Amino acid sequence: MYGVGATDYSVLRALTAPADAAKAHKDKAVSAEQQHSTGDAMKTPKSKEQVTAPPVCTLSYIHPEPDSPWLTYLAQVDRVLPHLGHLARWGETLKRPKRALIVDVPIEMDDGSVRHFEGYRVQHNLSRGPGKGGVRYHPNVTLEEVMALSAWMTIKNAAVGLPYGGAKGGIRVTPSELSRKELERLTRRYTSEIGIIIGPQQDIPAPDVNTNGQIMAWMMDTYSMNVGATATGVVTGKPIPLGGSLGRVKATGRGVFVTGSEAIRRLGLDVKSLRIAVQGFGNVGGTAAELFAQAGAKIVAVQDHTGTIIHEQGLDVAALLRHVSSHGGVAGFSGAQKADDEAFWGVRCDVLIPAALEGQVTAERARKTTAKLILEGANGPTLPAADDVCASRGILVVPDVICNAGGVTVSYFEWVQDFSSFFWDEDDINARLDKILGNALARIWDTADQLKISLRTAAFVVACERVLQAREERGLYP
Ligand SMILES: NC(=O)C1=CN([C@@H]2O[C@H](COP(=O)(O)OP(=O)(O)OC[C@H]3O[C@@H](n4cnc5c(N)ncnc54)[C@H](O)[C@@H]3O)[C@@H](O)[C@H]2O)C=CC1
Ligand SMILES: O=C(O)CCC(=O)C(=O)O
Repeated sequence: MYGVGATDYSVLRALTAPADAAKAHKDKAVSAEQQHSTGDAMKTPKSKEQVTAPPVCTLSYIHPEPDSPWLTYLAQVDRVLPHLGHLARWGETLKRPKRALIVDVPIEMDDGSVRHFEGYRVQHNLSRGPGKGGVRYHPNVTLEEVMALSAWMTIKNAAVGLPYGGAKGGIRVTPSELSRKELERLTRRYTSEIGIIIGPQQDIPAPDVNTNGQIMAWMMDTYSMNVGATATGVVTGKPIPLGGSLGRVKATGRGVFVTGSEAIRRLGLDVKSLRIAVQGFGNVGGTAAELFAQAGAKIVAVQDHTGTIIHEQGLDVAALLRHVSSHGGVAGFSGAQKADDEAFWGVRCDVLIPAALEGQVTAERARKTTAKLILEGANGPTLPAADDVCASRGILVVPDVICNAGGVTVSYFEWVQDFSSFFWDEDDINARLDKILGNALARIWDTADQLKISLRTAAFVVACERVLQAREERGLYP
């Protein structure tokens, strides 16, 4: 499954190997360091990837703060443009969402009052197919965050070769403050409001932070009532009886495990000897931790919105999953020591899995971590300055747009199964998932080796070529 062509991985190995091995690779390591960039321009030469100017957002309707997800995305685009050849003339396309819908979502609360919530659906790019991407319920959701998340979906879907553009949605809400009935009203009203731009052939939502199969069921039902026919293909991540796919719930975490295992293999590491720290213990982080623990790794630290826990000898992940499911978070778990939140980043580990929110791996935290490998379960967890620190410290980053692509890949399977009304078994789904992710990662890794760039920029090269090629071939005029 992980079979790949003969590739020179010695540069990456040298960047992550102990000092003596790195010395043996001195020449290559020096050249790689030049290519792989660093945050400290005084000590090391500028890399091909390092952009001299901070990214500029030319859109009048958002005013991003420094380190905002949209600026992170723009910085990533600036790093790929020099590698796009003639397609770079279409580069501005990547820096603007095609369509952004802001909706007012009024609902009647259980006490009879009326509250209004801000909702969004952004379609960043539709050149390669319908929009595809999740829906987030979180109090910090903003237009520009959803723009960034939708743009990463464009890149992710193209990097994996799925026939989709990129989209994302969200509501600015603290869902834990709503009753189940209020949550249902919120979801149904939001679905009706964005109903003018979603549809099985237009844009297909799915779960993201704080949304799940039940929310997808309400979305599917609302959309279906509005169009007058059952439209299972309008959302993915649905419960199985409503046209959901086996394997979707665990697919994102499984993808982190599959791509992470391949990176571990290429680095010459043994999973059984690895210590792993995981931030975010929800759908993605919980599943990734479970699979790595089953493979023999020690999960030594977990952080979520309720706190940080550490266990030097390795946590009992199955027990922690049960605790989180009954208590809503890791806080209070009896099988570990409670720790200070910032201590999480300095915990002794080999692999770090950020699987919570954007912007968590700052330059300072990248300097602090002992990890050799970062597996991005979350979208946009690493700031560009932290990417530079990782490169200069020899920390390999498997970027979000391939690492967490397992979820949307099985969403694609769900959509295909819904259209054909023919459902596959779970072994079939997992085998197809592993193959697609393995092939996509191999292509990205080859590109990184050839161009001497990071895996993130390589993933962007593969994806942006596909997106802009489609843009060019379709042309601009009706
Ligand atoms: N659900 C999916 O299929 C996919 C999710 N992702 C990304 O993975 C990440 C996690 O998503 P899910 O696991 O689905 O969400 P979830 O809602 O199941 O879990 C989120 C986790 O993050 C933790 N968290 C929230 N705020 C935090 C904070 N300030 N500090 C530490 N932990 C915090 C929560 O406690 C929870 O454990 C997000 O970035 C999401 O966009 C990416 C691809 C697909
Ligand atoms: O399953 C999907 O369609 C999208 C999942 C998602 O939101 C993501 O990959 O970030």
